Formats: sequence, C-alpha cells, structure tokens
Amino acid sequence: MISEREFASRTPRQLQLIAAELGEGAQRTGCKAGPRALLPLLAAALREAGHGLAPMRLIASRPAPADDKLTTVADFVPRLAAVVAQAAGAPCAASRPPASAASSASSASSCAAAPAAEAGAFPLVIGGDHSCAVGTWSGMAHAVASAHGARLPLGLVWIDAHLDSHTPATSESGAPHGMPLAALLGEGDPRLAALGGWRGKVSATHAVVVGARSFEAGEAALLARLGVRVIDAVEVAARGVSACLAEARGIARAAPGGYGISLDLDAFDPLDAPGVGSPAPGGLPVRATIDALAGLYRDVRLRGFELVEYNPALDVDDRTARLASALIASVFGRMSRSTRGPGAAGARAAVGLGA
Ligand SMILES: NC(=[NH2+])NCCC[C@H](N)C(=O)O
Repeated sequence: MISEREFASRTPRQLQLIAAELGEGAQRTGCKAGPRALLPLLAAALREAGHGLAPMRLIASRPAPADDKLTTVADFVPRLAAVVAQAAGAPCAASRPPASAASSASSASSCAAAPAAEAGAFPLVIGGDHSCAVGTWSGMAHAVASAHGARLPLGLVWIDAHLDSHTPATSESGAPHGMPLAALLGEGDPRLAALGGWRGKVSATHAVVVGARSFEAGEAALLARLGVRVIDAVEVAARGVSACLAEARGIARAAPGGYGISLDLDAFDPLDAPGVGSPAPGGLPVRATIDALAGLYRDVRLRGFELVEYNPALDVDDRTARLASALIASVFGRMSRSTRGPGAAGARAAVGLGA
C-alpha cells in the first residue's frame, strides 16, 4: 500500500493496454491466446475503476518454425519493446537520433501518434508467455533513457512461481519463457540480453523475485551471483505476502530509472489459478496479495505493470480470468484512506472472497 503523500503527488496518466500475443516462448503455446481472452474483462474492470483507456494495442508473434523458439521470441521482443517505449513516451526521431534498431523502430512508429506518446501513458502489458517481459522492460528502459538522456536501470518486482533466470547454457527445457529475467539483467543470448545494443536494463540490486518455488540450480546460482534478492514461497508463508511485497517494492523503487512489476499468474496456487502455462503447487494467497497490491498504480515511481501466462484453454470456470480481473481492479483501483478501500473490497468480491 502506498503512502498518502505518494498518492497525492501522483500525476494521473492515461492507461495503455498492450496485448502481447506470444506463446512460442513456452513449451506449450496456449498462452498466446491469453490476451484476447482476458482483455474484455480487464478493460471493463479498468473502466469501472474510472480509467480512460487509450485505444488497445495488439502485438502478435509471427508464425515461425516451431522448432526455433528463441528465433520467434527474438523477432517478437523488439516489436513489443518499440510499442512499450512509444506508449511510455519515448520521443520520436525528429527530436533525438535513434541509438539502436529498437529505438529506430520505436521512433518510426511513434511519430504517427506523437501527441499521445509525448504525454507518456502507463503501459499495462498483458501476455502472452513470460518471455514477453524482455520486450516490455527493454522498451520501458528505452523510454526512460530517452526521457533522461542517460541509461538509467530499472528496478523490477518479479512475482512468479519460477525464477525465469536461465541462460540457454543452463536451461533444461530451452524455453525462452524460463529466461527473461536473466536477459533483462544482461545475461544470456545477446538477441534478448543486448536488445537495442545495450545490456542491463534492470539493475540486479533493484530486482526482487517474490513467490518462487519451482526452479533449477543454474538459474538460482545466477541470481545469487548477481546478488538478486529472492523471497521464495517458504519465506512468503513465514512472513506474510504483504510484508514481502512491501520489502520488494522498497528495493525496486529505489532504482534510478523507477521500477516495474511483472506478475506471472502461476505465482498463485493452481487451485486458485488453474489457467496458466506452468502450474506449480503452493503459491501466494489470493486475498492477501490482491490487498497488498491495492492502489499501487498511483506510486509515482511505478512505470508499468505486466500480467502474463494466462492460458484460457486450461482455465476452469473462468477462475483464473476472474482472479486476473480482480487483481487488475485492485492495482488500478481508486485509493482510499484505509487499506481496505473499495478497490480491494470489489476485487475480493469479484473472486468470491467476500469483504
Ligand atoms: N514463465 C514461466 N512459466 N517459466 C517456467 C519455466 C520453467 C522451467 N524453469 C524452464 O526453464 O523451463
């Protein structure tokens, strides 16, 4: 929960919903259908919370040989990065020379919509498998670099059952959705890690993983070597999700470039969120997590939000979709004086949790 002071200083920004239709980063490609299935629900929840929405932006991965997932992802990621950079307000080519292929793509596409882009919307990216995160946060880092004239690394709160911190050298599955955090920290395949010609869009000292419980030794070793704080599921159970998310936010929001939140729906228990690409038993308590994220949109240092890995084919009675919609209603809900504001209460009601 953010302070009243942060709330008061928040300049309202238009929300830009970006659908990242990417599924080839995972072994099962069903998350590609996630954004289209979720967006009507999420848009309704956001409108109900009083948000004006910029026209929705859809970006899809192109069909590619099914046997080369990394190529598919590496093709998709710069396009998503360009869209996010534009939404977040990176200036167009006329005002600054492009520093990279990604920024030049961004510049070209942003000029058409320059007035909206200059205002700087708040990107809300809906995946897609989690490899889309490389595009989301690289694009955000580009927008921040353009605005500040310097490459300021971002902080990132990574809420997930997995660490997603493999490089191709340590991954057993070879699936890119197990690699995005490593890439954003500057490690692994240069097509992802050095997108736009530079590495380290996210700073290791300002990156935090919350809820991890399913991972392999190689990725855990990488995060330990880099000094990334990992608050695993055991620690969350011991300390409570609210305290853990508050700590994570404290670490991330001190980053020079501001911070983002990337939330994988598999962070929740498969009983609460069955419609995900890679379910892992255990998980964050739904009600407490939704409450802990209430009103976060108004944190002035929060640059964007990402929700990923919804697989509609595996959902049961729309349980996961309703959870996602309640979560978004809470994050983007109106601030109230108490931590149990209308956003959080409405969110709980929407997932059948009562008040
Ligand atoms: N974004 C996700 N669902 N990632 C799951 C990754 C699972 C496993 N660690 C792998 O690398 O294949």
